[in-house]
Formats: sequence, C-alpha cells, structure tokens
Amino acid sequence: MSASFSQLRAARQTKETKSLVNSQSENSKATTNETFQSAPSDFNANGLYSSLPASIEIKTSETHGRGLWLKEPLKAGTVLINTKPRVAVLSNRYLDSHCSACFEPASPLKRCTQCQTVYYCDAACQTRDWPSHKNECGALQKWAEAVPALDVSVPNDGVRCLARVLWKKQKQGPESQGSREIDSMQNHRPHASSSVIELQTHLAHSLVRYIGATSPPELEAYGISSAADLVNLISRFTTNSFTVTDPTLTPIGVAISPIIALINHSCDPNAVVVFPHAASTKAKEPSMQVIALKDITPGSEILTSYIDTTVPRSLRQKSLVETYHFTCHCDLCTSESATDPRTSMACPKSCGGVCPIPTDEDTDLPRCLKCKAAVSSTDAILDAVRLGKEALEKATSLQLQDPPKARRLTTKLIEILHSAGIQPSSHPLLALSRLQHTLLISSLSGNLTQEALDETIRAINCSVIGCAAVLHEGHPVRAIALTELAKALIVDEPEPRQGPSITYPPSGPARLKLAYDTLLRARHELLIAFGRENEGGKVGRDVRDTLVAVERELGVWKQGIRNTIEDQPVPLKARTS
Ligand SMILES: C[S@@+](CC[C@H](N)C(=O)[O-])C[C@H]1O[C@@H](n2cnc3c(N)ncnc32)[C@H](O)[C@@H]1O
Repeated sequence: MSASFSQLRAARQTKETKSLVNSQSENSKATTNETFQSAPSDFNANGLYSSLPASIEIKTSETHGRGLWLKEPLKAGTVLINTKPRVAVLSNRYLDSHCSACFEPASPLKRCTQCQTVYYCDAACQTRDWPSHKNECGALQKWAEAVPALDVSVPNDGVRCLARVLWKKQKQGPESQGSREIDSMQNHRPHASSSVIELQTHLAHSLVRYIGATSPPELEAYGISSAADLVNLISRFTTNSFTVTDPTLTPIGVAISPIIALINHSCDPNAVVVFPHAASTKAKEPSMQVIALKDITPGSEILTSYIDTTVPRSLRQKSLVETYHFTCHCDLCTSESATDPRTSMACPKSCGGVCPIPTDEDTDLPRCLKCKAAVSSTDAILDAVRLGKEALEKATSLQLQDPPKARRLTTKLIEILHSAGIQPSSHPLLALSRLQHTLLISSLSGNLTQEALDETIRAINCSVIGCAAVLHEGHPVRAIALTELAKALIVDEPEPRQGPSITYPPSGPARLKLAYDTLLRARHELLIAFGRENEGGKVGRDVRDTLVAVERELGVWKQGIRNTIEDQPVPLKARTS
C-alpha cells in the first residue's frame, strides 16, 4: 500500500476559532436554570431568518440573548443547517494557491488580470465570483497603488470581509433582509475595552480607505450614517464571524452567516460548524453546515463551541470574556470534578491512578485520586508546566517562520512534560503534541527514513490519545487526528523491521492491520463530524476509498499466507498416522 505525506496536511493552528470545530452539550445548566422564550413572531414576519429549517426555532433569554432550539429529535451526524455564508473571503496567505470562488486549491490557477490579486480555477468560478469581486477588484488595485510596502499590498482578511459586507449592503439596500440580518447580529461595542476600541477604530479607517469613501455622505449608501455605525459593524464582525477551514481543518478564510451566528456557546457542545465540501466531484462554493455531534432531544438548545475546548477552564473563560463578553456556565465549566483530563498527571507512586496537576494557588498538596499518595515534587512540576506554556507560545509563533526550530522546541518540552508525569490530554502537553504532529507531517520528505516515519506516527498517536480524552466522539479535530494517524500508518515503510513487533508502531503486516483498524475508527468519526449525508465530507470519502484499497491488500496478504501454508510439505508425523 503506498501513500504519500504530501496528502497529509500541516499548519493547522492549535487554537480553534468560533467556527469549524464547534462542539457542544445537550442541556447545559445555564439553560435549565433560566426561562427561554420563543422569539417574537416578527422575526419571521419581518422576513428575517426565513431560511431557518422548520425543525429549528429561535428562543431568547436575558442571559444568552437569542439562540437556536431543536423541535425534533436528531441523531449524531445529522446536518441541522446547510447554508451558504452571507460573505466569505480567502485569507491573504491562500490567495495565490486557492480559488477565490470555490476555495479549493488548484494548479494552475488563473489570475484576475485586473487586480492581479485573486485567482480562480476557471472562467466558471470567476463568473460566479464576479458579483462579489466587482467592487473589490478596483479597490484592490487602488489599495496596492497607495501602500508603501509589498507585504501590505492587500488589506487584511477582516477588512476584505467587511468590505464585501458593505458592497452587498449597498447593492441590496440597507432595508433588505440580508442587511437587516447583519444589523441584528449581537453587538458588544458598549462593553469593549479601550484597547479593543482603538483596534476597531484602526480597522474602521482601513475599511473606509479600502472601499474608497472620501466623505461621510458617501458612506450613507452603505447604510452607515455615523462613525458609531461603522464601529458597530466591526464589533458585530468580531463577535459573529467564522473561520473557514479546508477539509483537514486548516483555517483558510473568514465567513459571516447571520443564521449560524444565532447559535450560543457551550464548552461541551452538541453540534459543530463545518465546511464539509460537497459530495459532488467539484465543490462550487464553500457551504457551511451545522452538524449534530450528539443525539439531540427535542426542546434542547443547539450549542457549538466558539473556542478550543481542549484547554483548561481558566483559559476557556479568559478567551470567552475577552472576545465574546460572557462567562460560560456550561456543565463542563461548573462541574466540580477533580479529574479534568485537561489538568491531570500520573500518580507519583505509579499506582495507575491520576492526580490534579499542582497550581500556584494550591494550599494543600494534590493527591492521587486512587491511592491518595501526595504529589511532593510540586516545584519541579510547576516549572515543567511553566516551561511548556512558554515553549508552546514560542513554537506557535515560529511554526511558519522557522519550522525546524519550532519542532525542536516542541520535542524537547514534550519529553520534559512526559517525564514529569503530565497526561497526554493535559495542557500544555496536548497543545504541544498537536503542534508537533503538524510540524512533523509537513517536514517529511521523499527521502523518508523509518525512524522519521515512526517518530511521526508516535507523535500523531499522542495527540489522538489526548484528543480522545477531552473531545466528544465525532468531534472534527478528533476525527481528523485519527485520519492522519491512519494515513501515516499506511505509508510504505522504508525499512520494515523483521520479527515480532513489540514496540509502537508495529512493522510489516501488523502495521497494515493497525492502519486498517484506525481507518475504520476514523471513518466512523468522520461520518459524525462532517455529516452522514456528506459521507463524512471530502476526507470521509477519501478514507472510504483508502479502506477499500487496504482491504484488497489485506485480502492479498491473507491469501498469500494461506497459499504459503498450503504449499508447506505435510509434516512427516501426519503422513504416517
Ligand atoms: C454569536 S452570538 C450568539 C447569538 C446571540 N445570543 C444573539 O442574540 O445574537 C454570541 C453572543 O451570544 C452570547 N452568548 C453566547 N453563548 C453564551 C453563553 N453560553 N452564555 C451567555 N451568553 C452567551 C454572548 O453575548 C456572545 O457574545
């Protein structure tokens, strides 16, 4: 079986943004303790959210604002909402490698001859994108002429996305359904800190310059009659935008969907937002879907996660407050369990139990939950965790600029944290493992050695184990990590080891069998993560095809063994008996 590492994708950010990989819980405590009311019927009477499926209704509460609630039971892996983003832009980084209409990577791509900035697969993609690109084309040219340096010759992703919102508003009119849905997205401007206001003001200046408005009356065509209107729009964008991801969850763009933005957050979500890539041979545009991660009962709120839920509660709460201005009261955040796998380490007496990782705030020594042994070497553990966090920050910032350095840093700190007994699901070990796994995949070349391949497999296996402990079955991050493990296991071994396999990963036929079992697990999870009706998205369909090929190979191998056995001379003893 031969596979290549070029198929395995790298560069995924450890940090999730509200988007892709949103996960959630069935009934969070917050929802059970409060009164949620069906939204006034004028939501729909006004024509807002008219594309909401009949199985879903909008309800409101004082603490959460509006949210989406399910009226019918639904199974994990069911598509709850399938919509086109209102606007979407490719990130600057991918403008010359991906088509700006369908967001697919292609080579060769055709460049827009006017702005020379965006690329398309073909004339069909270009024609489809023209209504959105029309204003943008001229604006990009003017921007490039005016800027002082090449590295800022295209405005940032946020400015380009917001400009597309404004051009759409101008075309459809400020009173159109689309414009009103954008205007009714949650706005946190009154709660913004002074540093956020400064940032938003800066963004507002860039936006006005980019769309080419030179006086306030010109902005009225976009439904903007004051500076406050402009900053409100930017504030809504911050709270409600989504990260567009490619099939392996690499962030490649930014999108806005007012309907999907109605979904509230839980750190233990019951649904995820994905860009599954249609089952058709060629996706025409990035479709955005909300998929049930768990079986959901009628009368439950649909909840996704806005943030990376593999990190401990304190970090989750910090990013939710900073970006979304609320404190989460989901089951995961309010439960008192001493055994959060995000903050646990092995028993210091190696009894097989776990204990909480010590913190600076502890007044008593943490103890093993099984044998009650105390963790006495708290200073050494605190040091290891602190170093791990510093290395994670540094390696994350170096991952694009200097990947070998980032790789060395992650490898060193993973070893230190392992020796300190930190569990693979704990922070920052899991984050470092995920980063290392990504970096190792992208570093593999044609001259692959057995050692490098096995090291990569072990690293991916660590992140699979960690993710499985903290993310629900079928979570896209978990499903993709399993897929990458399976794909690494089927790469041809440069020097297969002889004799019985006692170490991980095994070699030879045992490796192929492990690859097959891992592919089966990955397929099961992909069907949930990216939807059964999408056949698990693009990756799910690839895994299905790979499974068929591996089955054939395993069949040949089993047949070969049978033939070999049948070809053996009958033992002498048997002949005489
Ligand atoms: C994307 S919007 C979700 C829809 C929003 N509730 C609305 O009415 O438009 C995100 C905002 O909803 C609120 N929100 C979301 N999840 C919440 C939660 N679990 N608890 C409290 N507020 C929440 C916060 O104000 C957050 O900034």
